[in-house]
Amino acid sequence: MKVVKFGGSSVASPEQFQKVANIVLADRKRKFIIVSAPGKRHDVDRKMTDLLIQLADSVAEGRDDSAAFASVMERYQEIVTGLSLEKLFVSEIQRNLQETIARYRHDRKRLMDSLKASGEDNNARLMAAYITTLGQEAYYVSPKEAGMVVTNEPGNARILPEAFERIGTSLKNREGILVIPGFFGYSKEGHIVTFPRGGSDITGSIIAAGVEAEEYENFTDVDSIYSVNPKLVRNPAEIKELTYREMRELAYAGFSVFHDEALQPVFHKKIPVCVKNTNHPEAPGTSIVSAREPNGYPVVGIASDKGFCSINITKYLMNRELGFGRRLLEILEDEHISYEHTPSGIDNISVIVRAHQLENGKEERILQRICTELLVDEVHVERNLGMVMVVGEGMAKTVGIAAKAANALAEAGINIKMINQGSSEVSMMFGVDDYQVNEALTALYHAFF
Ligand SMILES: Nc1ncnc2c1ncn2[C@@H]1O[C@H](COP(=O)(O)OP(=O)(O)O)[C@@H](O)[C@H]1O
Ligand SMILES: N[C@@H](CC(=O)OP(=O)(O)O)C(=O)O
Repeated sequence: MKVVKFGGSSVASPEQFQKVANIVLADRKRKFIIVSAPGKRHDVDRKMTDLLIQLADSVAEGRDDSAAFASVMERYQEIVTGLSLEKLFVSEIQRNLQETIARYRHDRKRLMDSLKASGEDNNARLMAAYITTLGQEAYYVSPKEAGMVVTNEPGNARILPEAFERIGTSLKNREGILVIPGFFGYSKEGHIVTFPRGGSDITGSIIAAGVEAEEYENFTDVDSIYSVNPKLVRNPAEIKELTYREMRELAYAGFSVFHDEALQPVFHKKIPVCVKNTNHPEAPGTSIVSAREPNGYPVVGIASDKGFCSINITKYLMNRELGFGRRLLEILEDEHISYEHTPSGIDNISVIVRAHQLENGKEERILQRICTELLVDEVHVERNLGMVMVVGEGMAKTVGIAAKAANALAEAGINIKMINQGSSEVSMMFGVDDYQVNEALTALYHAFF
């Protein structure tokens, strides 16, 4: 049996619902269906999740929420009317939203999570109802009933280990097509808790692992995963196959097409993933697998991301000071800062973090602590950094990858601010100024493809 996830763009309108139903009904193995909230119908549209966040903010801040509420309801109205579903659905959704608002008006985090989750929840109910109207047995299954138990961290849920067994027990032997909302689970205390943004991919992967699916199909709005983001480089090469490790690196570094946290559950159970296009389901898509045959190209993809900064620290004889690195990272841990990379020299070390983590006075406090607790010679924060990541299993066995990349960047007039390569040698990271990230990506793409 397959688990099939449809992203926001695949369930954005009545027409998209029809395509989804055709895809589901075309293969009897497609039994477990995960849906996102309605996404963008066109480039300047807004995602349901963003509308719901706006609604939650208006309520929490005591502002007039009627416009936000109306924008949310319009999207459901369009789907219900366009698919000729019972009008009752619209009034039920409206009543549920009003009840959620009334219940959590004074608890901003719960209000936010409950409203965000309602986007996927209502869409799953509508999808199950629509498939039923086509004469197929289909049921909505709530994440609670499915056994999705998660940590109690609003907006940042992580699955609990016992969930996998619970999911298997509650879903494996059920009849019909089961439609499950993505993006959220329930804490042990019974609260709705959402995953990070884009988290319906995570739900799909967890359900696939729980029911031990033969495949996890992830339907989106592109024919395949491309070797660079198609919004940044025109007509990039399609990737036919890539490994979990390669996908993890690329997703982390900016390939938003598949959530980087969604790989672990399927990787664990060695369930293959196939990314396909709802608007062009005949295209073969991209397979994500445990291992692949070398295809002559050491690099499979190049990803980029912006919004980093580097805490640069210098101290004479740092290399001789036992525990320096540990104490530095402990300061960051105390301040709830997670780090991305730590390139270092003999007397210096840099810690790369996402810049938003240093807001609200944290930067000053951390610099102060590093000075006074570690007695360093110098510490400063370098802002506006971007990262470009070159990824491929074949890189470890190929001579000259770094030279080729450095040469391409030099020819494009781009100054490399740092280089980092992990011991797995599946990726190489180049730190450049934010404003040169897209140029760097293009230069590297043309060097390797
Ligand atoms: N390397 C890549 N290959 C394909 N798509 C990519 C890549 N990097 C970024 N994307 C973007 O990911 C989008 C699909 O992901 P997402 O917007 O989350 O879709 P969905 O609505 O299905 O959840 C594509 O439209 C594309 O713009
Ligand atoms: N709707 C949620 C979760 C999600 O996965 O959406 P999408 O499939 O549209 O990326 C979000 O926008 O974050």
